[in-house]
Amino acid sequence: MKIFKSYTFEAAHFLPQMPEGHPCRRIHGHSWKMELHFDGELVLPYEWVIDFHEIDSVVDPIYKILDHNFLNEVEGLENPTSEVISIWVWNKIKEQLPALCKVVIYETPEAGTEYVGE
Ligand SMILES: Nc1nc2c(c(=O)[nH]1)N=C([C@H](O)[C@H](O)COP(=O)(O)OP(=O)(O)OP(=O)(O)O)CN2
Ligand SMILES: [Zn+2]
Repeated sequence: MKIFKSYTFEAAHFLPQMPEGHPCRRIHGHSWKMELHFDGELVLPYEWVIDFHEIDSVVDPIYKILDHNFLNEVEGLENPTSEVISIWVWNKIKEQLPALCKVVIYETPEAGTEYVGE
């Protein structure tokens, strides 16, 4: 059984590897969407994979780092592409919630990444 939980956060970034004058080299912001997907058996007697509230309690400190922040100043996000952010989120969550099977980051409604741990 697969379940998911999604979160939105507002954050600014720029991509330091882009050449001078490139729009992504300038500081700009996005309304990011983060989806966390989990794969596991139904746990009895609850008949759920993981309590959504348990997911929230693990995500909360990570969300607080991301939301209304300047991502380039976060340790590990010095080059905050969607790809880097999805790996960063995975590494923060996987140990605490081993059923995590996919992190999806939407940088815009039309563009983003999926990371499945490799
Ligand atoms: N593979 C990636 N490509 C790009 C990333 C990224 O993280 N991974 N990031 C950017 C920029 O951050 C840019 O802000 C996002 O680009 P884009 O999706 O093009 O967003 P726009 O708001 O510029 O959308 P338009 O439809 O082009 O106006 C770039 N590439
Ligand atoms: Zn951007």
